[in-house]
Amino acid sequence: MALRRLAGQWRVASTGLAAGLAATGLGVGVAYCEDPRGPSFDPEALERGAAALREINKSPYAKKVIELSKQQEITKAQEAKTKQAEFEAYAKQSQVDVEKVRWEEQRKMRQQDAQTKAQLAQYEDELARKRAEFEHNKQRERNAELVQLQLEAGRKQEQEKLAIAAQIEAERQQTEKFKADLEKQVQREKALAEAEGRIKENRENEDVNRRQLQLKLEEDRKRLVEAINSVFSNLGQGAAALLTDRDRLVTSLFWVTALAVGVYSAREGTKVAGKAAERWLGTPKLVRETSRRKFWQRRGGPGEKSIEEVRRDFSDIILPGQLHNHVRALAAVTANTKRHGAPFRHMLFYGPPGTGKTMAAKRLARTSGLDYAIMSGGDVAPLGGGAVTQLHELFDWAEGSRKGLLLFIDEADAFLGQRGANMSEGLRGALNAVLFRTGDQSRDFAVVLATNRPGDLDPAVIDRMDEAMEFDLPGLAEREKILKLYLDQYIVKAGTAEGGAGSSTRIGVLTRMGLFLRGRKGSADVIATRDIDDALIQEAAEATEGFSGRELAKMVASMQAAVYGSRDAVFTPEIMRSVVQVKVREHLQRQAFAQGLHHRIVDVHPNPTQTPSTDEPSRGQTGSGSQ
Ligand SMILES: Nc1ncnc2c1ncn2[C@@H]1O[C@H](COP(=O)(O)OP(=O)(O)OP(=O)(O)O)[C@@H](O)[C@H]1O
Repeated sequence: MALRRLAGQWRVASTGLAAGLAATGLGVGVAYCEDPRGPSFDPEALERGAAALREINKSPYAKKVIELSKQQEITKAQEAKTKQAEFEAYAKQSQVDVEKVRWEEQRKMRQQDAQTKAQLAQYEDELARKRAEFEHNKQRERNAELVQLQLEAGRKQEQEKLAIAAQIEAERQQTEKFKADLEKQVQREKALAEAEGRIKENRENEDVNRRQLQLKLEEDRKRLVEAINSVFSNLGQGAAALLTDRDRLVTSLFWVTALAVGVYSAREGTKVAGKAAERWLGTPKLVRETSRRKFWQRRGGPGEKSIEEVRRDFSDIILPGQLHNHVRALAAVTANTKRHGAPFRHMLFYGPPGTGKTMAAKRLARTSGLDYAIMSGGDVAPLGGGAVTQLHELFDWAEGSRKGLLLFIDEADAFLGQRGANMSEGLRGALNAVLFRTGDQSRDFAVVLATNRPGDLDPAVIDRMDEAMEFDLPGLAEREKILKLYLDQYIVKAGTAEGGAGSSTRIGVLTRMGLFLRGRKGSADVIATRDIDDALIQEAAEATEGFSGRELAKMVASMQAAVYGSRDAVFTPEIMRSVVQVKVREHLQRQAFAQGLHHRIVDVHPNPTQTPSTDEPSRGQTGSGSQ
């Protein structure tokens, strides 16, 4: 009891002391009066505390009370610490929760962001697609307009061309008519003058002529009467003698019969001999072109050729180096073959059209001193069953050649294709005839087959070929050389007597001068050239990739025609470029047709006078047509 009271007093004392101290030292929280002028010191609490202390001091349990009180305070302090720890743990947990919530919020935000971005991208994509579609439609419209414009331009040019052609035709007809009228008038006047002269002459000699005519008629009459008289008297005497003499009658009958038989045999014999002669001396029907002359036209054979001559012979055939050397070497080999009486070698030339196969074969024959004959495989099929006879005639004729003959068979695949069930009897016979005649090595003829499709040939035919050479489309360097060759022939030498091979180097020299003017007074066909140089020729060669030698030759011939069609007949870079442009378009169109793409390539000619529609060279062309 006493302890409890002491404890109560201790509490009072400690509270009072604390309040008093607080009021004196820090003085705001515990002891303050409610004076509106501010906090003031309250001594009562301190006094109460002091009184309580005094009372405690007096008690015998004072120490214990203090100990107890200390214990209580420690316990409280520990409780407070525990609470603080709990509170801190709670605070940390709350912090973790807050972090969790914040992280969750951020995740949601990010998700939302991503979603928004995806929507935005989709929207932008949609917009881009719509924009592209819009632009595409616009472009299509523009293209359609362009095509329309080009079509109209093409139509206009066609009309202009037609109008010019019609005008030229009308002028030509007018000139022709004028010429014909003039000729008619001259003829009439000439005839009139002649008739008048004759009439005058007759009139003057009328008496003399009449007398001469009368005399002649009188003489003729007398001769006739005498002849009739003598024939009848002879016949009468002969008939009387025959009828009286039996032997003479029999002999006469014998001779008359012998005469009739003789006449008949002579007639038939001549026919047979003619046929035989034609067979040996004439040219077989299958031969389209030959250098072999009839026997009465033959002169001495060509002498041996020097290397320089052989090189010159081949200088206008532009082939890649290796092939060129091969063909030249073959020419030399063939020439030696004939000289030494060795068998000839048969050859196969294959490659795209217009790459110089025929040209090389002819040159090979010429250089090696052989005759040549050209036939086309396409001519065999229409002969049907007669093809075999014709082919045997051809080979007989070839064997009759004194110099040896190079038989060039163009389009060989047309009748020497692989044997199959659908091959006609005629073609099968023709193939067999060729196989039979070429089965053994020949000392009289060499066969050169040319084809664009070597794969179609019968294996037995290929087996008979000793050499096979591929003639490919010309590369850039070859195209440049071919262009120079034909520019030299068709432009530089146009209208002059010069021409032929061996001059291709000249254009190089001339064009390096940059400006070359060539002109002969009085010769309308001579062409002047301006600013045509190597760079321009190279440009044309680059633009004409895929062209064959034939296409290039024709292109240059078109340039010549364009120059002649122009007002001042000067060959300029503009004319050259415009013709190249047109020819490249035509080439592409041909290729498209070949591939079955029948689309129209709109052709816009910058100047109708510079874009000749014909492929053939016009007046003044100096190239050799047979090549
Ligand atoms: N390599 C070339 N060098 C010079 N000119 C060439 C060349 N190739 C072709 N040509 C020109 O093309 C023309 C036709 O050539 P050629 O008749 O020799 O061709 P091809 O290969 O026999 O053609 P195809 O297979 O159509 O019969 C020649 O006359 C010549 O003008």
